[in-house]
Amino acid sequence: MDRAVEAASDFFKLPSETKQEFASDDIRQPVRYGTSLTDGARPSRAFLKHYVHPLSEWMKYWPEKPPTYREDMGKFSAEVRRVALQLMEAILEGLGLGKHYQHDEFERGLQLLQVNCYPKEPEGESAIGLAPHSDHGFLTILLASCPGLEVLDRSTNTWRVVQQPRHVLHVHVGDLMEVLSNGRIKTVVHRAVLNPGEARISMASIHSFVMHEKVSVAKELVDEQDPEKYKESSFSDFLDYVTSNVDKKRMSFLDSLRM
Ligand SMILES: O=C(O)CCC(=O)C(=O)O
Ligand SMILES: [Fe+2]
Repeated sequence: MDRAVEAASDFFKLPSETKQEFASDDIRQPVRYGTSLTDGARPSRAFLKHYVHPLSEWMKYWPEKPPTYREDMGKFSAEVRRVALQLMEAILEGLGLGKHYQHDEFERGLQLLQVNCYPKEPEGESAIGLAPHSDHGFLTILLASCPGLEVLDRSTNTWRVVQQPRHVLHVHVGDLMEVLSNGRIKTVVHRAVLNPGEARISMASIHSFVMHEKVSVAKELVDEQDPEKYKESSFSDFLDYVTSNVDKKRMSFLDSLRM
């Protein structure tokens, strides 16, 4: 974990020209670097997003600088994937679907890594690093170098600060889990705030099915009292939605799937 955080941090310290080689507006690129402005004029976040699984297919596109990046991030990602698959089996079992439910689809599923670098919070300003959202996949496993994550408490509609002890991974449920479980497990709305004391690195590993594989409500969880609540969709449908001109502030991708 430490080596992965260090590799990420070293990447963001590279000269701007080196990082810009990965800049693209095309969200289907296998590796993408960018910065975002949330409310001020200064960027509140820099990110590097890339595909991870299978490593043999994607690692060749990853940054070669810092020289530790591929090896350290590759090891971290493979371990995180193992954790995600095990957790997924336990959740499927808990839903009464059996731990091998859609086993092959999960095994060959997509893993995306979103590496974020947030600046230190400017003095006297309170700033949002990453605006409220839910993640697309079934599960997100997140590692961060210091606090900054907040989750929305649905019962009170208030933000809760999430502690960040060293070497603790957070697990979020994403939109696809809500779909598959027919709404029994709800996606987690979260955001990142800037930390006044220090700059922050976070790495979110997102797990879903391959590009064109549809995720639908488990038929076992549908009956007369509990009709199917969501339409099926694939990761590709999600990318199409994100690049469409629908007003995404008013309707999230998950909202667009509700029946
Ligand atoms: O930086 C964080 O704590 C959250 C990151 C996140 O939500 C994401 O990358 O999707
Ligand atoms: Fe997220």
